[in-house]
Amino acid sequence: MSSEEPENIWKKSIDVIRRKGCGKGEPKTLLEKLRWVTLGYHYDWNSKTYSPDHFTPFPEELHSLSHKVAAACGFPGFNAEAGILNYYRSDSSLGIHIDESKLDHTRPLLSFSFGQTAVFLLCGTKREDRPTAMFMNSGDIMVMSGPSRLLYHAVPCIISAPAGNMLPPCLGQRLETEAQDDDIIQSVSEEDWDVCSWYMQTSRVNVTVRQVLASGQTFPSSQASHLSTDSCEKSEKGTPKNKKRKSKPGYELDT
Ligand SMILES: O=C(O)CCC(=O)C(=O)O
Ligand SMILES: [Fe+2]
Repeated sequence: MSSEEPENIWKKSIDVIRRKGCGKGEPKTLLEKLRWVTLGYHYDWNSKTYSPDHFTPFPEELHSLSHKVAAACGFPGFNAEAGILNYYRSDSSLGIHIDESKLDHTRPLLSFSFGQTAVFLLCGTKREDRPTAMFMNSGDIMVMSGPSRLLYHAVPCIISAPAGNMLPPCLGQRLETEAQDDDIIQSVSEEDWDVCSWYMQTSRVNVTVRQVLASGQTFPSSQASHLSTDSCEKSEKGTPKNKKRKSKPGYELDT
């Protein structure tokens, strides 16, 4: 595990990126090493639980977007309570797993993808079931609900776009419109956008949003909800396969 502190990853990375342009051979910044972040009820990769004691407010904009998307898909009243952001570099993958919860499965799991394309394998209720492979492109939203909520799935590889064609048009340029108070999308400075755009040319960001508790449900008094994710493995080329995700911070070891 890296000894670097995970706070202020953006601030600690952007100056370095702007200065050196992250050429080959340069030490990686925290932003480039980042592999995942948890939101809301933070998932503990070691105990495989969510805890009411390990919670930070869920981002308002993502909550609102998730509520709207879920409602449009026939799930009114969706309450986004936990999120996992997965940051994929060109050699990243995510091992086969199921997003299982002992608390509530009736609510959908929403998945938003940005940047480079991934191959997504949707398997069955058993990990050895024959998978269906699909591309997950930038801007795609996947809703896992009903029986599909508990299917095994994996991301075996990222398919990086050829140079010169690395970003879809909507990610290639900064939004210049004046943001309204109730806008989900807020404006960003040109300098920050340059770094985002540079990062997304070689990365994929996936955000999964989950409702942890059914309406009216509370965490069991024994505490931990014992939500368990079965074998959530993430590996990089050159690291051992089946390496499990550790608890925060969300970096992979440099190999
Ligand atoms: O990156 C993806 O598309 C899938 C992410 C995922 O399965 C998860 O975070 O549980
Ligand atoms: Fe998953």
